[in-house]
Amino acid sequence: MLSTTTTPTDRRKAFRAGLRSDRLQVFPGAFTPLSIRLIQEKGFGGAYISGAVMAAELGLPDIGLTTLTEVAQRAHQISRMSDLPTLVDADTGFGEPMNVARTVHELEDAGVAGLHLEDQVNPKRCGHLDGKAVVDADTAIKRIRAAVDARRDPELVIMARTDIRGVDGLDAAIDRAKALVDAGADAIFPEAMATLDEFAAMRAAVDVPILANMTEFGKSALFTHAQLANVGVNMVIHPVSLLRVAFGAIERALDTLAADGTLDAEVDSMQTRGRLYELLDYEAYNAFDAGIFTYTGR
Ligand SMILES: C[C@](O)(C(=O)O)[C@H](CC(=O)O)C(=O)O
Ligand SMILES: [Mg+2]
Repeated sequence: MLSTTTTPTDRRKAFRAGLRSDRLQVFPGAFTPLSIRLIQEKGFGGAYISGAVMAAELGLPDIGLTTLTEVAQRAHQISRMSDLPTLVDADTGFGEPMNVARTVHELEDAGVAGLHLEDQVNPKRCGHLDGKAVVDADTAIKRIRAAVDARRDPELVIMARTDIRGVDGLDAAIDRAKALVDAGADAIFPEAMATLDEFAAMRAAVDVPILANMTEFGKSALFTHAQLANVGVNMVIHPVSLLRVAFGAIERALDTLAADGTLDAEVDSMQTRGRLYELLDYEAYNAFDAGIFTYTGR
């Protein structure tokens, strides 16, 4: 009821424990605070908060137009609605190293368990598009050092994402990842890896957990959890998937409504009012104040 039953530090510890375990950590993208309730109920180990989704929800492309304030607020709204650890996309950190430090404080205050910072130049692109550019190693290292030094809760996970694979190839990605680990990154997000062998090579090269991004319509094939676990990947995100699923359904429903003049044909595929109320834990609010809960339908 109302919000999480845990503290941010508890969730950060749980995230670290999951990353250290030999089980693949599966984080679907929670595109709303309500969706993280469902992700928790379905037994996933955590949830991802995507920058691409944040931008898309605002009707914007994912090219660094969202602000730190918007991202921190959304990260807070989502992180506070479950007991799951959340990993938030902090893009390029919203500026120079001092801005990165401020970003870490804001996101820490928002209650996330971890955040990732990438080495793209601004304005950034979706990691699975062509035409990306990355900053030099020195600049990328400074971003991670600034983040690590700024962290007040030592349990907060600072993950370094490198986009260099799509620009200069796998060897460059491995060199960059090693440098980012030396700079203090707790984990590595190698973006747009092409094959399982590339994940295996990254796994062998660094001694911190690595993440696989299974975003649809991107550069990586959609490997299964078993395939990723087999090559030693520690964590997988499905960042935009739930938004894509929801908007696929929304578009079909709008077509039906326009054609039929009624949504009758869609009702069977809708979440029922009863199921929604279950997710909201309506009944707990009733126990708190018996005057509130009056709904008895399906
Ligand atoms: C992971 C990602 O950074 C995101 O913002 O969710 C995106 C996902 C996408 O655009 O498909 C990315 O891979 O750059
Ligand atoms: Mg992103």
